[in-house]
Amino acid sequence: METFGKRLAEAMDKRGRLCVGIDPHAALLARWGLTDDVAGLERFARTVVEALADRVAVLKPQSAFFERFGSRGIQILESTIRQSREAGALVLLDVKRGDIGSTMAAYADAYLDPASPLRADAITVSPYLGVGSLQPAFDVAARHGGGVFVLALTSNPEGPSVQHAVATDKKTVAQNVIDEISLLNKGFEPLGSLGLVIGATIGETGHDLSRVNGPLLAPGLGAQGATASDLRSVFGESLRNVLPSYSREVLTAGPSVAGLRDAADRAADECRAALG
Ligand SMILES: O=C(O)c1cc(=O)[nH]c(=O)n1[C@@H]1O[C@H](COP(=O)(O)O)[C@@H](O)[C@H]1O
Repeated sequence: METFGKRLAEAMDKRGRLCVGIDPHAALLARWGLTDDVAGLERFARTVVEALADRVAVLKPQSAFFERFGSRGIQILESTIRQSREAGALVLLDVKRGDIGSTMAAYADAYLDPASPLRADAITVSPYLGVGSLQPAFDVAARHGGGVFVLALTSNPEGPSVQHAVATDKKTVAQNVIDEISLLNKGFEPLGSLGLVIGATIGETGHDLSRVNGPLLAPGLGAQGATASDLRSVFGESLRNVLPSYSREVLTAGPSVAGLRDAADRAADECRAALG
């Protein structure tokens, strides 16, 4: 079985380095002329999958926008994941889970076990119950060739109050998260299967990413104000592992399939130029 790190490296080589979020905000449904209900959600998600699943490396459905509609929304999430994977995209399910170890194992089974209807290729998780509490998710992911992206330095302005806090070992909380994940990714070729989430909005923070040996998801591009040219100052020498991620910037180009493809192509071109 191939690891997620290997599958992601291959997808980025073949399809280019781009992740597009599927975030069906109420405002976007309205902008697309869709109703704010399950039918609108389904049309939105189907359109994004039709436009992009056969060309971008990674699609990232944001679970909250599906959960908003209860069990019928979850059914649409299940089919969105399945159809995206069938069309060849890797699916990173953005659920930002994080709990004590035994509960974390159940979350991981829900999202990474091939027997689950919600099975994705990778998920986002929050490390603020301690990186060690996420170990069951890392184990489930490894067993099934899945990936886990751990929040480290998030794109929102509130993040630094926690993430830049200095721990008893004199390192920041974020640097401890980065170092623990670096250790777990050590030795994997071409890339470890544990990623970090580092917002493209954060500027130069002095955090050391040089030993991560895993993918660095960079949200915050477009709607939150960061541009592809900011990637260099945020990631420095670690640019080669960056996976840029856009949601609204691309999604506002819908509902036209051609419009979505053009917007994704534009984002990919800008990132290619910035990442080298
Ligand atoms: O994990 C994420 O994807 C994430 C982490 C982070 O630090 N910042 C962040 O914006 N995100 C997600 O990335 C998406 C950003 O959407 P746009 O601002 O529309 O591009 C949303 O789904 C956020 O939940």
